[in-house]
Amino acid sequence: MRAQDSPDPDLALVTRGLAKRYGEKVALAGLDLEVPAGSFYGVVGPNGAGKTTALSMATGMLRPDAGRVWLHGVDVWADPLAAKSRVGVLADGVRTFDRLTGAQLITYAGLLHGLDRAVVDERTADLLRVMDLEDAGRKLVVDYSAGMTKKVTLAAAMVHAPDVLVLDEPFEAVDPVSAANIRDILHDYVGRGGTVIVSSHVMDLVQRMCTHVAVISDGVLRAAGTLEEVRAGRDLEERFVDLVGGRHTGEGLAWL
Ligand SMILES: Nc1ncnc2c1ncn2[C@@H]1O[C@H](COP(=O)(O)OP(=O)(O)OP(=O)(O)O)[C@@H](O)[C@H]1O
Repeated sequence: MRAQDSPDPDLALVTRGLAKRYGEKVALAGLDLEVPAGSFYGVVGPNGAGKTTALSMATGMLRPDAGRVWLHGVDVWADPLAAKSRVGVLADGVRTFDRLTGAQLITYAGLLHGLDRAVVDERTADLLRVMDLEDAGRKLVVDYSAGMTKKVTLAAAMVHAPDVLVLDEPFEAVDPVSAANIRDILHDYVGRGGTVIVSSHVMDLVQRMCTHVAVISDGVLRAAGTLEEVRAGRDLEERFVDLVGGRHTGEGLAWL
């Protein structure tokens, strides 16, 4: 491997020229991103911008048409097993094994990662407790609410103590108390050196939570850097609208 092929392993995630099209539709047009280790990195963009596509390719779940991805210096598509042991993924809208109980789902994820049964049992109990799912742990996931499902799949993504957590819309459908608890857990995790990459539509949340932000629209990276760099002295929501456009100033629904 040439020197320039191997990015700094201190960078949690590096993508170079990551591209994907679905038929005629260019979902991502060559994404170059660098996520420093220990950052809380927000990926924002309008509906259909390419966020889920980018995060799926970055975590080895969707094969790129072009480009490369490294997680802590490990080439995700050349060495998927090594890469996947270092990352925990909360995918958006992907079906889970919902005929398991919450406890079984987390246990199953831990065992798949090759952890010891005793370690998995201890971590499962801890995760159910911090996610407020202790009682629900004995119920089938198919009977969970949307927010409970989000929490249990987040727990399953964390059980192997990965270096990087990639979370697509982790707070969607989650109640405010649970969301605050999850934010605390993620902040502690970042404080201990972990990296969180999170996609969200909620600018206020991103502004309060993240150290870094990338703005994507129409499959193109519009801005990336520290929160302060991207905000450029403005409110993130205003900057976002400036960068991606799309506000309708003409007539609305006069008939309504
Ligand atoms: N499997 C697919 N087949 C065809 N087109 C797809 C597929 N997945 C995504 N797309 C298209 O690719 C583009 C990017 O979609 P993507 O889901 O990555 O956006 P997103 O930024 O995550 O959107 P949202 O915020 O609404 O979740 C969209 O135009 C979408 O319609």
